[in-house]
Amino acid sequence: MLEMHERYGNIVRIAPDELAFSHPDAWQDIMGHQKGQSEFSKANWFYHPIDQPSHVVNESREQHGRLRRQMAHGFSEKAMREQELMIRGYVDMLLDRLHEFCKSGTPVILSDWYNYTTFDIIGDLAFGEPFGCLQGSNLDGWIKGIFDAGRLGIILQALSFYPLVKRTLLSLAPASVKKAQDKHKKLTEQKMMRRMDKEEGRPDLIEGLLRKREELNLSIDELIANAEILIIGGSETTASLLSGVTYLLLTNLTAYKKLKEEVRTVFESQEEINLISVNKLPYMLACLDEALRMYPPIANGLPRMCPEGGAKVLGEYIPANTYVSVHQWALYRREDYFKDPNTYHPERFLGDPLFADDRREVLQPFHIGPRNCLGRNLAYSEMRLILALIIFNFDIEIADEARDWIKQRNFLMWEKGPLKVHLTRV
Ligand code: HEM
Repeated sequence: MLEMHERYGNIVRIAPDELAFSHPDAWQDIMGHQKGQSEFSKANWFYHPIDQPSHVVNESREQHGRLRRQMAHGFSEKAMREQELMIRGYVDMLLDRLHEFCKSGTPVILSDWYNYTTFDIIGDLAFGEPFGCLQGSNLDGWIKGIFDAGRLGIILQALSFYPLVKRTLLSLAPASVKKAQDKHKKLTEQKMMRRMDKEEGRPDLIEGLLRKREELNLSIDELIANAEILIIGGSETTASLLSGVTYLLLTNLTAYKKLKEEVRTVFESQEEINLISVNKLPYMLACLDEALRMYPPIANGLPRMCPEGGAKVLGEYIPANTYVSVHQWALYRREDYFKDPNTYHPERFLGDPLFADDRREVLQPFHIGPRNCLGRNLAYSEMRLILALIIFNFDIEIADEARDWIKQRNFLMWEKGPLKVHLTRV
């Protein structure tokens, strides 16, 4: 995508009815609140590859608005303050486990441990119980089921362009696939039932929906679909970014040294580090933003469809039903928008005159508009808390075999290899 935009410009036709846009204004034109014209809907082939219960990410506009309003309670400042103790408990467990590696001198696959932590946190927030990943040092079978379904979903998205092949392949799926799906469904229903049995008013992300379940006319399958999308959207993304920022720091030692100095000067003990006090770390925030630019967790374009009557994007008339998208990774690597785009420079977010011409508004890793990320604040808080505590507790060195870690394939999410590091207690 980067090569194509560099060669053909800000708008590239990537299929007969699909356009890719690469310009700061494309965000507003495609995803922003639209005045006097209908919104771009989410592309059906991508968001509904098979007939399954809908959730907040792929619901139609009206029901989406209702779900989002209810779910927003769980993402408020107040809710986050109430969630902090729980989140901190899992982060402390992560630190304990990493200290054990330090004692034994064994290298650590930090990318796995970030995943275990964000999965346990989101499990508690979406289903009222962790997955036990930190305890068991592995991904629980239920999560593996979700990943397998995700990979299958991507194949089904591609097959949407060949409906006959898709129908045939689906009808030929072996009985074992169906059996695994049924088992997964049963486990998920049991999880949801246990959550529904818990006390009313639990400050988590699903409570808002449970409270208005009847009014919203939500079946158990729809509740589950929403909880599952929270798990996928709220764990792999944050864990990817934490792995990405760690890799970028360990391969850019000047930035890593500055960050260590900041964290260890601002705080004298780890008890001082919390969701509020991490605001005192501007360099760390710049490190995270620069990692979001170089390694955006959602790297590819998520397609929208041009509304009835067509619409203007970047001043061009786009006919109705054209698929359009913004491909983040390619956008953020363009020299037109960022100086020295392939090098990690947190300073570009701190007013360094060297980067005065950067178009920082290009960076929208959480998207904008009515369907932007609901979990943005939670994601930043989690990432800042975890990174600050890791930097405070450990000196980290990248293992030789992980030096090329960032060269990865991407299937909606990054195919992360093991980020192996050596930890030393500070
Ligand atoms: C670095 C971490 C994250 C990134 C980069 C990210 C990015 C995004 C993006 C790009 C979207 C728009 C998807 C679309 O247009 O189809 C989105 C939606 C969403 N995200 Fe995140 N996300 C992150 C973390 C989280 C977390 C921690 C949660 C909390 C559980 C979360 C919950 C959601 C929800 C509920 C939506 C759907 C919002 C709606 O449609 O109204 N995200 N996210």
